[in-house]
Amino acid sequence: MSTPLVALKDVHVVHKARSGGLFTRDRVYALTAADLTVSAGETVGVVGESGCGKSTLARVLVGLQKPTQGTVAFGGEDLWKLPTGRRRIAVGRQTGLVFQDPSTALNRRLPIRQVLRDPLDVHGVGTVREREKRVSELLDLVGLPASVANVLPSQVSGGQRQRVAIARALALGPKLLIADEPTSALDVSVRAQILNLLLDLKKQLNLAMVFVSHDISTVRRMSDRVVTMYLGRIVEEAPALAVPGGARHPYTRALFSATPGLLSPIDPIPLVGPVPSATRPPSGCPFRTRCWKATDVCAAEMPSVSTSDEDGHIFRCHHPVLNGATDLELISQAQERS
Ligand SMILES: Nc1ncnc2c1ncn2[C@@H]1O[C@H](COP(=O)(O)OP(=O)(O)OP(=O)(O)O)[C@@H](O)[C@H]1O
Repeated sequence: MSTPLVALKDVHVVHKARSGGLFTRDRVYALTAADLTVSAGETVGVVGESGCGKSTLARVLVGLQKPTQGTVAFGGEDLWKLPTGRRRIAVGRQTGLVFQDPSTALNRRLPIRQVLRDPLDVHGVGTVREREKRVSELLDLVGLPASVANVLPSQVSGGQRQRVAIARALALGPKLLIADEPTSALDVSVRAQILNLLLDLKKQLNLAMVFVSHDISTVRRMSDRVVTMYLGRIVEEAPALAVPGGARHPYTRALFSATPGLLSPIDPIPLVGPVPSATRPPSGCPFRTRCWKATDVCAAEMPSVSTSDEDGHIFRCHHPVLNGATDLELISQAQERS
């Protein structure tokens, strides 16, 4: 098997909590014991409710967030053991990051030509002439006319700005693109165009992609594998085609059951109660306080990793959902108790 582009092993990210702008004694468990690999050409989708650690995971994958514990390996090399300069070069050349809002991600005072040249200048790529040529190639790659090079990011539409942000992320020819909510700040009318562009680029450049979004049906459409996060933990990792019907973790089931527009909808499973605080995650399985299947063992210990028949399908649950089961009675009992 070839070495993955990036591999996380037992990665934890713990922040100091803040209140009214000041640090408190509490700790925020943003990411806990994350294991994940991303290989060449594959797209890994990340889903979960707000605050479950999706962006933290994305930031760890592009070396923007140092783990409190655990290792992040790029092509087998431990990223955080590299000297700062080499780490920046490794991250800059191997990964590209596309954020939610291109208006804030791009320097507004620079013409688009310079926005795209910036990473090439910083990394000292080629001659000035070659950099100019690369700028033209990048505009072409993302479907923008050459004339756009001379205007400011604020002078193009939101969809075009996101195309510029994607071009910038691809400037150094990375193998891995991290797209963190890449369409949520865009008009509905241009979202599909940006998603199609990402799919085309993935094919054309054999890019690996990590696609983070609240829009679960889009994640499923874009991805080969779907990672479900809950309270900082990866609770399930499944082939996209197995989700939602073959999902084994109750949380993945519940999350997808609330999603309109899926090809094979499943029975609705309401998520009861709020997500617990990331400063005081429940003992054992983090989802147990909202799970209709929870028993004493769920409070006592974090489930270890189980594998399903499906290739690469893993989950952490003491009472996984069986294929085809709906648990409707248990769900309605849990609702009555809450
Ligand atoms: N710098 C920080 N300091 C303190 N807490 C943080 C920091 N960054 C993130 N957090 C907390 O870590 C947890 C995970 O945050 P993260 O942004 O990764 O979640 P998310 O799933 O991306 O959320 P959303 O979907 O709303 O963007 C949250 O509880 C968040 O408040």
